[in-house]
Amino acid sequence: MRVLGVGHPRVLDTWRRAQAVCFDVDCTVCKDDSLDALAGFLGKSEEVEAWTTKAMDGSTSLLKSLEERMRILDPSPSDVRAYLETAPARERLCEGVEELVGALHERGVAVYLISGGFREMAIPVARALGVESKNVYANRMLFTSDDETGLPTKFAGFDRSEPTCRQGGKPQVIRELRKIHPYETVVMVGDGITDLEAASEADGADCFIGFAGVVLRPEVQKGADLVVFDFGTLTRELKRHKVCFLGSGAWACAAAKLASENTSRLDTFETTIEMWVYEETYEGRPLTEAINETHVNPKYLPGVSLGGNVHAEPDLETAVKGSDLVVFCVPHEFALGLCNKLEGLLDKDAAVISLTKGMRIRPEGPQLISEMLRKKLGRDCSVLMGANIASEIGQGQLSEATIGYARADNGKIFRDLFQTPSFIVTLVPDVEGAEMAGTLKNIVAVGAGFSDGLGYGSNTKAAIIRQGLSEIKELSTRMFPSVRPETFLESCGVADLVASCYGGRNRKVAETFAKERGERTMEELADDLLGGQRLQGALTAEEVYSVLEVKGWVADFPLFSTVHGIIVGQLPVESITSFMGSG
Ligand SMILES: NC(=O)C1=CN([C@@H]2O[C@H](COP(=O)(O)OP(=O)(O)OC[C@H]3O[C@@H](n4cnc5c(N)ncnc54)[C@H](O)[C@@H]3O)[C@@H](O)[C@H]2O)C=CC1
Ligand SMILES: O=C(CO)COP(=O)(O)O
Repeated sequence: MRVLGVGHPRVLDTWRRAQAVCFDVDCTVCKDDSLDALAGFLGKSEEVEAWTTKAMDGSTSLLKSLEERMRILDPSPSDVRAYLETAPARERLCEGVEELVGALHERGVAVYLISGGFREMAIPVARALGVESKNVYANRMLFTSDDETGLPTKFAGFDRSEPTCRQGGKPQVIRELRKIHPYETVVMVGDGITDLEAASEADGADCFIGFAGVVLRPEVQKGADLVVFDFGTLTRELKRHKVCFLGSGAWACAAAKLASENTSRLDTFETTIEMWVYEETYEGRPLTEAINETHVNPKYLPGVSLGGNVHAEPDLETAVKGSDLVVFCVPHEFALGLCNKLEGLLDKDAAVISLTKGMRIRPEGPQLISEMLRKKLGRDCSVLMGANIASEIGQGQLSEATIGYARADNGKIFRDLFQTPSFIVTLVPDVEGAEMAGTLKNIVAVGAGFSDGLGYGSNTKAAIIRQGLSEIKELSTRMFPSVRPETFLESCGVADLVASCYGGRNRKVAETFAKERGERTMEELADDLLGGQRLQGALTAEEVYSVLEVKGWVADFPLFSTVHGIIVGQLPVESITSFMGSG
């Protein structure tokens, strides 16, 4: 398979899947061309470099250039030895190549050096990189030897049977390698026209990455699938993201189950997920101990296996250490406290995603959880919202979700982390719209629960949902004029509203509240009915009402205001339908 298109994401995908990577040596792995450097050492630079350039830009054949350069150089064995002593291989390496080769070896990728230069110069380079000499393909110098001592004395040409001495040599080496090893994907990295050839012939490399950190050759740039100017770019692409979950409630566990399926399956992630757990005692022992032993959170999501690769950790610092993808999922009343504890702990490259539905109320005005995380932690923060009742997702039922992102690259990484065949994720460039919808629907779900508790039917609930959607959209737009109207048609909008008004904890607790006509508070009922899980809607109704009051908007949001009035006992439960006909 040849991947086309400069910088195409498929090239990087091929790169990540490579089972063997073949590097050119001169001006790729090394900052210089070894024969030019030897020429400099022997004072013959000008003549030799002219022939090097001709070969690299394709204006003469490789064989002819090599013959001419060696004729001019005419090196004795002691010349070669003396040169190698003055130019230790490690000092000739391009920046970042050792780290790259190390990262490839760590992934179990075979690394080869295929050079149009000579083994005498390439072997020390391979040694410096930890590449075995059997993985070096290069030309071989021939020397006449002293009749008496048998020691090499004088240069006598080179071994023309080595494929690398002529055009088409590099693809030939790769073809032979593929006959011996069943590599599915082979990538060639180099700076010259002979490297480019490696990927242009059948059974050669699957993809050619041009390295322009030393020289940028227009012909090579034109033909390359991708051109990079430093090796760090390629090393970063190999990096496996390390995931940490902050929170271990019902949704955190269901979402961790989705993520654990993906981190076990995809090369882009480290398999193990750290999950920070707010430690408590469950049936006489630490909850983390129970989770790590059974892979199930028996208190918050019983009966659902998170996957053996999720490790529960009570210490926050240990849990986040080294993670570059941080999933924030605690009930919103704990968000600020946790965020404060996180300051200074996150990896400098970490990206955060919040699954928390709720907001923070401060004297200077409300703040979304994503904004709080972004500001306090100084990291990009996406949100994942949607019609996602945890227990259903835990059972593997089909669901959709929405990721609102500020940085598209992070949005995509998080989609890869969560999306499964039964959990379909859509990306929207609208963090505020998605998060406001996810937060405010909890108030509407409480209203729907009141309606159910009063014994009202589907038409009444549909009216509550309609009014709820309208108020969600209006308040979101007033608070964040940049929100996109179409966001409310995604899973985070209308779908979450419907799911939460028919299922979910807010509806359930509110139903009992209405049946009992407010005999027990919502908080007391939540404690009785939810087994430690937290109710978000009542607190959010109070928080939103405080915003409406400050802004003088109470009359514009009759459903939100009425739900709050009922919760605090200022209004009878029956007033839940008072918005109807008021428009
Ligand atoms: N459960 C669900 O179906 C869904 C929940 N969400 C949202 O996810 C967020 C998290 O909810 P769940 O995972 O369902 O949690 P939960 O309500 O099931 O569990 C409560 C969690 O709070 C933790 N906790 C208790 N005291 C704490 C403290 N002082 N500091 C930090 N954590 C503490 C408990 O350990 C437990 O993990 C909420 O904002 C919720 O609205 C979103 C979609 C679905
Ligand atoms: O957010 C949810 C579903 O998307 C869960 O809602 P509840 O908190 O009402 O269970």
